[in-house]
Amino acid sequence: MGAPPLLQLTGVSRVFGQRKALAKTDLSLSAGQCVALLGHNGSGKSTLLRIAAGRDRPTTGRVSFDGMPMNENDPRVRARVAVVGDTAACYPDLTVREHLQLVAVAHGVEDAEEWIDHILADRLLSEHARSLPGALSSGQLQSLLLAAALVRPRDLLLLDEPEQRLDPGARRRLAELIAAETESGVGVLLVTHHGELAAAVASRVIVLSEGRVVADGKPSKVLSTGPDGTTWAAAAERAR
Ligand SMILES: Nc1ncnc2c1ncn2[C@@H]1O[C@H](COP(=O)(O)OP(=O)(O)OP(=O)(O)O)[C@@H](O)[C@H]1O
Repeated sequence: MGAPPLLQLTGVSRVFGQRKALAKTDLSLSAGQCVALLGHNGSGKSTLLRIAAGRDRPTTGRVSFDGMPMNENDPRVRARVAVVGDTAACYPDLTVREHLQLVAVAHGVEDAEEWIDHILADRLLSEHARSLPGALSSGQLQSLLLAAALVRPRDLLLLDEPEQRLDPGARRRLAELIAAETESGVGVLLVTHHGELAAAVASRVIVLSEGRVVADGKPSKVLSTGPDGTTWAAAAERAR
């Protein structure tokens, strides 16, 4: 038998009260693969990503990471799964460098200072290393969240709209970063509103509408303009 997929969701759904946020969905992600999730606001993308991260439990179905049940309380899972969520979680009284030191120490990173210098330079944060989060621009804060995911080891990277607040140059560097991650064997699940970013980095694109998968395939197919001139976004709107 071959190795299990890095991440596997089987029959996963999520209901909040009366609201069906996610209909039964299957998803499989291999090491070194990037899958992008697109869809309008409220279509269920973050719900799916939170379940994939083990941060929320599905109403039905199961999630496994490298053959083990996905559970963020399991240290074996936490050591290998990095998440950049949709809310900025920072300590107001720790500098940019101190945030990265904290994450590096928690994950047992050796020679952390040199590595932190590298990550700060890579995310264009070197001159803000001594700044507190309150003194950062929103784009710089987003770069800090990405840097915190990069400073630690990972086999799976879960990104919820990482392009938020980034300017075009920073978005280009984000695309390069995701490409470098997959090249080094990391599996990436990317929630995004940016079709161009998805086309640049993903080998598979899934479009959600009202919690249902309405398109699934290669970016060239899913993100191309339809025969009637519509784009994926218009098709997803129509499916509502
Ligand atoms: N904790 C919750 N309690 C109740 N309803 C929720 C909860 N989380 C999400 N929902 C609902 O589930 C649906 C899907 O939300 P979700 O955040 O997954 O959408 P999304 O596709 O990520 O949207 P966006 O692009 O705006 O981030 C929405 O209708 C939302 O209101």
